[in-house]
Amino acid sequence: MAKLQVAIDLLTTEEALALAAKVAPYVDIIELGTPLIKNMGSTVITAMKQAHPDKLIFADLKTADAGELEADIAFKAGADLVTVLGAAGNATIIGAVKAAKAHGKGVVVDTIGYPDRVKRAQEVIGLGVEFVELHAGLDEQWTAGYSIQVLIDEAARAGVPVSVAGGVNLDNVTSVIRAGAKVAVAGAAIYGAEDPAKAAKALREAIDAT
Ligand SMILES: O=C([C@H](O)CO)[C@H](O)[C@H](O)COP(=O)(O)O
Repeated sequence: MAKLQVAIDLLTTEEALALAAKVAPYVDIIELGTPLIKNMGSTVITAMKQAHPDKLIFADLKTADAGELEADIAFKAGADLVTVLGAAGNATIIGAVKAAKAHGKGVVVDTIGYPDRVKRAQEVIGLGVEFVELHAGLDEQWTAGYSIQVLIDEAARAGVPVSVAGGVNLDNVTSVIRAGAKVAVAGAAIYGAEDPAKAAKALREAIDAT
């Protein structure tokens, strides 16, 4: 069964906990967005894991260097999964995987900004990562002509375990899952909704029905 990951791109621990409390019944993975972690530090990871010990806590570190060191900080704080940039060198990914193995946790490679996301996904999966995120970040989404269809097409041809992030919503989540994504990541579609719980529930039901 495919998983639903809520990406919390809010800026304070208080706001993040309030959102997570509303949507937790419908999601498998709670992602602490990069801006949130930069604003609050690793304390937000600890607070979220304490509040939701039954959920996978995903620290979107987007590590570019010092993979083992940065991953270790997040795992010690309570993260279950951390991200390393696909644009980073293999040594950085391997370092983060080493930390993950030491803690019994996992690494996700984020292909944001990488020219050929599928090629990089196929390269890094052999390094011991859990899955690869085919990701169009917020700036790419706000670029004229952007369509999530490019990620859906990439997921269909990746041939390795992937998640999709970059404007997932109720209109496209079925296509995302049908393309083979094992995780659908939804940020604005949930935290930007008038009723986040209702939005998360609808996404959950759409995934489960696919
Ligand atoms: O990872 C993200 C971005 O880089 C900012 O941290 C987003 O959480 C990710 O793109 C998912 O959010 P939506 O595109 O709003 O669904």
